[in-house]
Amino acid sequence: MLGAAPRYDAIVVGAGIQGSFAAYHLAKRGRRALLLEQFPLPHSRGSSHGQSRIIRSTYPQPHYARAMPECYRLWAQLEAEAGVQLHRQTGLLVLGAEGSPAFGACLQSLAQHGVPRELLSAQELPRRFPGVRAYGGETAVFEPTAGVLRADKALRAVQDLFLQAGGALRDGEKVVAINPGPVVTVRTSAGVHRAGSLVITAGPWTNKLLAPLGLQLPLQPLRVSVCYWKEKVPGTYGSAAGFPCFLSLRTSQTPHDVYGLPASEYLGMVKVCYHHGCPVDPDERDREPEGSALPDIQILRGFVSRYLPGLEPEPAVVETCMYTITPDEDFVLDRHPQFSNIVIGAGFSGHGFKLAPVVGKVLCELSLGQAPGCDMEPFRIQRFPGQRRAAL
Ligand SMILES: Cc1cc2nc3c(=O)[nH]c(=O)nc-3n(C[C@H](O)[C@H](O)[C@H](O)COP(=O)(O)OP(=O)(O)OC[C@H]3O[C@@H](n4cnc5c(N)ncnc54)[C@H](O)[C@@H]3O)c2cc1C
Ligand SMILES: O=C(O)[C@@H]1CCCC=N1
Repeated sequence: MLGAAPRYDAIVVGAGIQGSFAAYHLAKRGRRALLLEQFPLPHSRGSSHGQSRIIRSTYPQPHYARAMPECYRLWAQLEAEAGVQLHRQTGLLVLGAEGSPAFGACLQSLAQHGVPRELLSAQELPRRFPGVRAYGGETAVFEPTAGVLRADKALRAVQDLFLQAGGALRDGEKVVAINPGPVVTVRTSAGVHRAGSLVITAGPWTNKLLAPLGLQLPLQPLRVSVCYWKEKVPGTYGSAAGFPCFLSLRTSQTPHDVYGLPASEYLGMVKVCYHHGCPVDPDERDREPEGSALPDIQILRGFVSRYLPGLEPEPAVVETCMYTITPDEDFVLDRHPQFSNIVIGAGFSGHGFKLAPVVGKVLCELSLGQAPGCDMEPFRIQRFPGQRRAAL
């Protein structure tokens, strides 16, 4: 088969939200694209499953805040094309210690990007949002345009629109080997495919695919607990009662952010999670982490009893998801340093869902040899000093 013409312009490995959006943008541009997924779809083994994700413009880092208007526009376009409502506006409440650099950076970013906002003192907070108490005397800013994305419906919609645009999707087909070159050859559990370019969006499995390509990135997969907490009085923490999404910035007692979404998945239960987890091998995700109690759940119990007094301080449901974090929590969106037709989208660090329409567009442009319109510096592989390379 040496020298056979490639059947595809691009192959995308991994049908999570990032790979699905990359494939969608390729197909929308008339490219022959193949999207490969190791598990039968839909699945709950990666990072993109579940019913809800927060969408917000409050971002201390300017490169994400700048991308949000286009993200909102592309999400609305996807909703219109699919004829499905994917976004529910609930607002987002950000809690932070007055004068803390992180909270100051959020306020500055909201002002700089002209995002509507409302400042609330610790005293005003429980009057405006009766379910929330600023236990540590925090101040708050409310971003009314933020909300919830219906994650599983969004993933399905983008995959359906990819297929409608002429794309090919093969699930239950794991990529087992990649042979780089002007034509990239991909061997899977079911066959061999060739394309002019390859996009790797394999979430926590990314380094497993990159090792034989001589590259290891500082990506740490984490197993994350997704906790749901029961309302003491039914209805008090639903969006109908005006309860918003919230983000409580890290403190000495909660060394990572805590965030929550109004009750929707389970009747009368609010999703409140810790923005961190335990290191994990994605193929061993279901093995219990070492140690008797999960420290994240202990931290959340304390947070819920102090800040959300209308919830039972014991999680009623605990599910599992995975993050893939980078040292600076910025994404990797770049070409392989040696093989310029292999593009990598990884390290979404637990905050990539809302940005997927723009991430997918950037990955599509890189794979077509085009220069994306945004500043790519924060996303480059070269920002990691002494990046380890495996022998080829
Ligand atoms: C609990 C939780 C809450 C979150 N909350 C938010 C939020 O509120 N807002 C927000 O914006 N973001 C949030 N995120 C982050 C967001 O969900 C992720 O950044 C995003 O889903 C990452 O998508 P992905 O496509 O990179 O990864 P994945 O969804 O993991 O997709 C990678 C895919 O590649 C496939 N794959 C891997 N190896 C192979 C192979 N060899 N062959 C074929 N297929 C392969 C995998 O099976 C998988 O389907 C949250 C994440 C979690 C876990
Ligand atoms: O990205 C988001 O909005 C959520 C909430 C904050 C922590 C990570 N994910």
